[in-house]
Amino acid sequence: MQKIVVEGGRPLNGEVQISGAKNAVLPILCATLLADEPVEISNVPHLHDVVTTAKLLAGLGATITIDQGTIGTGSESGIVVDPRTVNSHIAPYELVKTMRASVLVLGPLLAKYGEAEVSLPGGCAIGSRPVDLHIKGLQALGAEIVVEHGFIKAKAARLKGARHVFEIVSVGATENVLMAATLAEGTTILENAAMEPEIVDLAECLRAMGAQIEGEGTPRIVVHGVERLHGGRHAVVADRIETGTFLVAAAMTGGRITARKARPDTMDAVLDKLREAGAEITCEGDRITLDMHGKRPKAVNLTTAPHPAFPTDMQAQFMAMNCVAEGVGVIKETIFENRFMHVNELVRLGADIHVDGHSAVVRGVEKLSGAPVMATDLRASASLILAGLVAEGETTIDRIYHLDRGYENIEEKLSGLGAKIRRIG
Ligand SMILES: CC(=O)N[C@H]1[C@@H](OP(=O)(O)OP(=O)(O)OC[C@H]2O[C@@H](n3ccc(=O)[nH]c3=O)[C@H](O)[C@@H]2O)O[C@H](CO)[C@@H](O)[C@@H]1O
Ligand SMILES: C=C(OP(=O)(O)O)C(=O)O
Repeated sequence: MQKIVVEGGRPLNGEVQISGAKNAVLPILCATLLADEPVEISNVPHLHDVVTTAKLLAGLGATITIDQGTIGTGSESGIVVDPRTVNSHIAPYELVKTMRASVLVLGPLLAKYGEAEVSLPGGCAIGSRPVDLHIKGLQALGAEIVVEHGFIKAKAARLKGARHVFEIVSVGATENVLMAATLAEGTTILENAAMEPEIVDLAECLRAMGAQIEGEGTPRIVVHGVERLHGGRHAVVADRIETGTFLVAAAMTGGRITARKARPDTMDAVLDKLREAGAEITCEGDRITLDMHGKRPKAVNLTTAPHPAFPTDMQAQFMAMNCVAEGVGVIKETIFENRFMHVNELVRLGADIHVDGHSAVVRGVEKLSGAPVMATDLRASASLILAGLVAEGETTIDRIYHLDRGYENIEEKLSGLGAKIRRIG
């Protein structure tokens, strides 16, 4: 099994190009199922989850063309999905269990073909992750849904627009119901919708395919259903979590980096916390420069919550920063019940962290010391790499397949910034 080895002690310096967002490209790929013609998606990151989604769509019969490196320059690539060949409406357990985003084919299949069978995604390391809100939202549009033998089985002659209030803010449920509503008869009003930039990006892609949507990025999304969606082109929004991960890496190492092709306007909460930690941050167009002027970061308190508040997907990385910061920081996780699995591994590197329910109290230490550690989930993996960048000696991170789900070429990108990091095995 592959591992990543990091040698700590070098401040990061230089420029890094940000990839398209994992959490935007996956729903967008699922949305292509709604169209009557090929849809071309560019700025697609090279990620394992993208490969899994392409396999899922191909398994449904869609024709997928992957166009690596020919759109634009650098690591960009494009995917063209031709949904005209779709001949199955079943998303099997084997694929859904490896990637929760697979559940996002439910809304599109149901709206376009009148039926869908999607395996229940089940729990995952960071928490239980139910899908009841997806089901309730689709039922509000008139779908008949039963859950049996581990599958969500949905049917509808044609979905009908309705007003639906989400009980709690859910990114995935908002995406599923938004996609389904584009082909429903009449108008759908979604209240208490998630406002994440990835939802805005999905809405922009749907609009490029002919959907009529207003209000994305606010808690009230209005969708006027149309008869059909045509083909279209869309470039995936920059990954704000990847951007944040590199900025935290620079802050922890006392470095100075510029993230290129980023979207600073999607990152207010993260940039504010980095400023609070003592970083000087300058945003110019799609470039974000962070300069620590060689200083040690100051510990920050934070609470994860739906956008525009602090994102749960940046919690582990900020925890790593607090481990070596000056002072004490309290981190509160409100989205997932079990998203502190990196704590024990950070403690193995010498961190001082005490977990009490949904809060972790992190006392900054002068230094961490390298050790073998194990990645438990995607952002936990990133936090261990960040800790390795400042730990004395070598940190070897096992189970990095989690990392490859969501970070494109992370070791090449960090090496380009001066880190000593390599993949072995
Ligand atoms: C609001 C939020 O920050 N969502 C995060 C969540 O999205 P993801 O779409 O995976 O999760 P949701 O936004 O749906 O979950 C938000 C909350 O709602 C609950 N829930 C969700 C669906 C459902 O049917 N029933 C239910 O009870 C979840 O358990 C959770 O406590 O994980 C992603 C991966 O880490 C992040 O990128 C998203 O930012
Ligand atoms: C946990 C994450 O992703 P997923 O919802 O695909 O598991 C993430 O992006 O941090």
